[in-house]
Amino acid sequence: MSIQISKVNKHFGAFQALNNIDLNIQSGELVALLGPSGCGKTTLLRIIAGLETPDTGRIAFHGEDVSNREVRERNVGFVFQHYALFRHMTVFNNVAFGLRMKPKNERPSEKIIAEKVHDLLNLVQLDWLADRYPEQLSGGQRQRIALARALAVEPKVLLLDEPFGALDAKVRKELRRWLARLHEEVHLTSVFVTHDQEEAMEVADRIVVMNKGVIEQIGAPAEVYENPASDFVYHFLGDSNRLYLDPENHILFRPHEVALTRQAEADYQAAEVRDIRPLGAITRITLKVNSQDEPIEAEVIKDHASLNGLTRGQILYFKPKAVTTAHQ
Ligand SMILES: Nc1ncnc2c1ncn2[C@@H]1O[C@H](COP(=O)(O)OP(=O)(O)OP(=O)(O)O)[C@@H](O)[C@H]1O
Repeated sequence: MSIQISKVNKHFGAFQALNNIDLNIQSGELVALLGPSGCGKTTLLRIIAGLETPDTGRIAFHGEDVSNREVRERNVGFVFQHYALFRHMTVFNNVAFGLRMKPKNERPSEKIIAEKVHDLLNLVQLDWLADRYPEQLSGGQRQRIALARALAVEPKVLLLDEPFGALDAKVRKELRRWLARLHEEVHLTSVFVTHDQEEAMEVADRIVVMNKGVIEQIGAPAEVYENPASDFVYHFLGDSNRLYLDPENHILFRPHEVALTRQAEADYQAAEVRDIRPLGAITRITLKVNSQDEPIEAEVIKDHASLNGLTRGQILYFKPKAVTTAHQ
């Protein structure tokens, strides 16, 4: 099921939350809506779902205008950050709920429901928890059950709003890899809201970068990372350094795009070492150049020659290896 969003505008009072949004999502694609808090991601997701009405513009599913259709009729599945499972129901009954609520003529038999629920629990790899209650599950397990519940009614579109937002960093990482694999298997058109660029890069087929109610760029993860359309996109997609050439002009480069040496060399600039942070396979060094207050961060492999015996206060020489010139 493809989704076409055309010229969507949305105000809340005088505030424009979405400004002329155009976006086409292909059938089976997993698209991330990425942007800072308040940029309009959730509003756009709610408009796709039918939970919110746009002021102007149109939403079509597979070419068919659904703008006037209610949530129920759109056949979308949801997983939200705090979308609580029913506490008084077992995991099995939570997943079965949507099927049992179907109108009588569409409702499968209890035998078919049981088969389906077990298939879904196997899909999210939690069949062994079928008889537990939500409070007996970890946060990550709950979100996987919420996903199984959303999938039970065979939605045509899956909408996820920061589904792993409340979980700790390690579980988040595991779950997003798991979600990417699940999507490979199921291939359901899915839209995923996140403010975490790493999450978007790792999970999505395409990323829609949003800022203040507009789309800044749409592209595959590597595309938006390598060819950012604006300074905003560049900064939002990863750590970045700004080095001023003069008060009006600066260049941008990422911490891993810095060459370091201990001896002065042509094209290298001197800087004082302010901090040395071992981060596993890489080490991050914070440098201070005389010409600006903003520090420069460099990331090199942990056994890089320039780090040998390095201490704070010493002088290092650096050179940006790949430079993205300022866009706007
Ligand atoms: N019902 C509402 N009434 C008034 N303002 C609203 C309403 N819903 C959202 N807004 C405003 O619209 C803007 C966009 O909100 P939205 O929830 O879409 O942002 P978001 O990008 O999802 O942010 P976050 O990552 O913080 O959830 C925000 O400034 C928000 O305060």
